[in-house]
Amino acid sequence: MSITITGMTKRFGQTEVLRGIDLGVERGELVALLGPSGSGKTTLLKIIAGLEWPDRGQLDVDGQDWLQLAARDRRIGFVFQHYALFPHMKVRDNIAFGLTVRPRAERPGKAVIAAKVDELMRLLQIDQLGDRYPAQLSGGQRQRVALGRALAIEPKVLLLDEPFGALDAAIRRDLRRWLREVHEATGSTTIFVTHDQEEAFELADRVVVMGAGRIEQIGHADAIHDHPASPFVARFMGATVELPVRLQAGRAEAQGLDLSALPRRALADGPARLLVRPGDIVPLADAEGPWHVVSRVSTGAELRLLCRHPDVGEVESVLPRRGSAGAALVPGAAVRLRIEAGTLFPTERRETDLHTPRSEPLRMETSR
Ligand SMILES: Nc1ncnc2c1ncn2[C@@H]1O[C@H](COP(=O)(O)OP(=O)(O)OP(=O)(O)O)[C@@H](O)[C@H]1O
Repeated sequence: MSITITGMTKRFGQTEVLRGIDLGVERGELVALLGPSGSGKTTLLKIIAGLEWPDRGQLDVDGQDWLQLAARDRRIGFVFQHYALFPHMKVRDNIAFGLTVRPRAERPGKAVIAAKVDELMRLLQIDQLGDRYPAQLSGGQRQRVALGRALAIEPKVLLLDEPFGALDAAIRRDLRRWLREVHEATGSTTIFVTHDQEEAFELADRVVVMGAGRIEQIGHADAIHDHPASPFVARFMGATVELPVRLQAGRAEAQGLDLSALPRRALADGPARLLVRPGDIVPLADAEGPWHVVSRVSTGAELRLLCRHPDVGEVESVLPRRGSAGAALVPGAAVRLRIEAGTLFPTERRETDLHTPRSEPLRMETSR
């Protein structure tokens, strides 16, 4: 099914949770909603599922107005992070549940249901576990059963809210790969919510980056990584260092910064800000400075150098420890900074910048 969301807004009391969402999802597409906590991802998913109602906007699925349709008539498979299986039912009965509770006229026969459950358990690689109870399963196995239960009804749309959130990193990686395979095998249109960039980029055909109730950018991993559409996205992608620069004919300049690797930008001459990832900052020994190394920490694989500028403040640079020219970069050394990649933005701040929560993953504070 293709999903088209237009002009969707939602408030909870004074909080504007969705501020005009426009989004199209193609039939059979796997789309990730990525964003920090509180950006409205779950609310959008619940509106699609019919568990929440928007204040304004449209939700069309294959041309049909889904806002007119009750949740139970939408044929949606929904899996939450803390998905409760029925503890008193065996795995196979949990998976069969959505089929067995259908009205008699629509309910498949017992043998058909059993065959469907067997097929799903094979697909989910839990075919040995059919007679176990949920308490006898690992977290990852339970998530698979939850997905099996969502898939059993042959959903037109599969909605997953942080489906692997509670699991450890190795199992998450396995389940991701496996979910991609299941998605390809079933061909359902799938939307999943995550605040984990790696998960979003590895799994999804397209990633929708949300911040403070708005869509900040939609695209593939490389485009979002290399060309963040807003300072918010740049920071969310780990560009935690902000440097003041001046633009002159599309080129950025600043004392003590080597910016020759940056492409020209079609921005007006004048002050601008450059957002950079710590891994794209290379300090180079230079007696003229005006930066100098303040501290140096090795994590084994990486060298983390804090550099200070008398006017700009401190910025962190992260270099691979081996092979880097880090040996000379001891505290007190005068350096200039070579910027390998970064994104330029005009100096004025947008509303969502001000709403950026302070506690995002990968965020490191730097003084400006
Ligand atoms: N039923 C509700 N009543 C009042 N406020 C709500 C309700 N549901 C969500 N909110 C608020 O709406 C905002 C967005 O919540 P939502 O769960 O959609 O965000 P999210 O991006 O999914 O966050 P997370 O990653 O933490 O799940 C939050 O500020 C939340 O507190």
